Amino acid sequence: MKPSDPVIATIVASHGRAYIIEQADGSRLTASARGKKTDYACGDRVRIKVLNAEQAVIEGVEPRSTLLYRSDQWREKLIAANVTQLVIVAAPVPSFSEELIGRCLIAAEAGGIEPLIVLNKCDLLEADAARRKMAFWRGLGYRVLELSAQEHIAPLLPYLAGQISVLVGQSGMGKSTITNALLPDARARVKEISVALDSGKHTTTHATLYHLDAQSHLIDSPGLQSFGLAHVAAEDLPGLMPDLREHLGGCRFHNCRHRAEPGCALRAAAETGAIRADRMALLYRLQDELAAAAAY
Ligand SMILES: Nc1nc2c(ncn2[C@@H]2O[C@H](COP(=O)(O)OP(=O)(O)OP(=O)(O)O)[C@@H](O)[C@H]2O)c(=O)[nH]1
Ligand SMILES: [Zn+2]
Repeated sequence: MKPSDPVIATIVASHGRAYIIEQADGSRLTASARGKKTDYACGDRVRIKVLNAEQAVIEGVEPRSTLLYRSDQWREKLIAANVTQLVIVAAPVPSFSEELIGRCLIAAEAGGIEPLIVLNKCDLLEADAARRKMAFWRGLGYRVLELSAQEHIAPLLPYLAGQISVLVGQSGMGKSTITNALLPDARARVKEISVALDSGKHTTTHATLYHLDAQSHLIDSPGLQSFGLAHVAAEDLPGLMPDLREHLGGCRFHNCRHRAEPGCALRAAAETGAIRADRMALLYRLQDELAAAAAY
């Protein structure tokens, strides 16, 4: 290989415009993006030019198999690339939002990422009510794993094997507990990375990739509750919701938005209870959000 040939490395930490990359031999370098281009994400495979023993420049990104976005009100930021699995963490206490689970599942379906729902804190007495709620998602064909991360993390391990997983969930569901159980020295490593990237204080925009073993990886992003859907087309939404998908094709108009149109098969199904009211409400809310974002 000529010294000028590009080397491929993986982004294992991203923090604004600063990155830590890992080369095939496991060695790590800090890297910055050439020019103003900053749209790289943790998990990206990038072409780099090594500058010296500590630093490299990112020249470009290899094709991604998947891409997750973080969204604030109108903007989306890349958060993780090439993940194969989205682990949605819920718990009986504090109560979880079914809408958030619904949104995460749509994003996973849209991104071609396998979702896994983890109901954590199953040791609690309140777990029965949460279990009953989870029956709905199971009925739609999604995998639901009951866990008590504080007591026993082992049941989660086979689900992570061979995957690049990213954890999402509301505050207090137990994401940190899960991460710490899987990676006892994760906190120390985050600190190390912050020092290397000279970030000083922690911010909400960084993500870190950890190796569980040679084939299994976990991307952790503090504060990741949900992520962007703005790249999804509104007309694709019902096809990303299994309970709505089932009725597609039955509407009178091929471009039915399933709102006020006559002969809408989805609304008919909602009236008989075959589609839950909150699921139609989620469809409408997402349609409205996408329209508002497009108009912005
Ligand atoms: N009973 C029980 N409590 C748990 C379990 N896992 C986590 N907890 C508790 O739930 C609380 C929240 O856990 P965290 O791991 O901090 O939750 P988090 O999702 O990382 O929350 P944020 O840091 O706010 O995003 C803590 O008090 C944990 O001790 C569990 O399996 N069983
Ligand atoms: Zn319709």
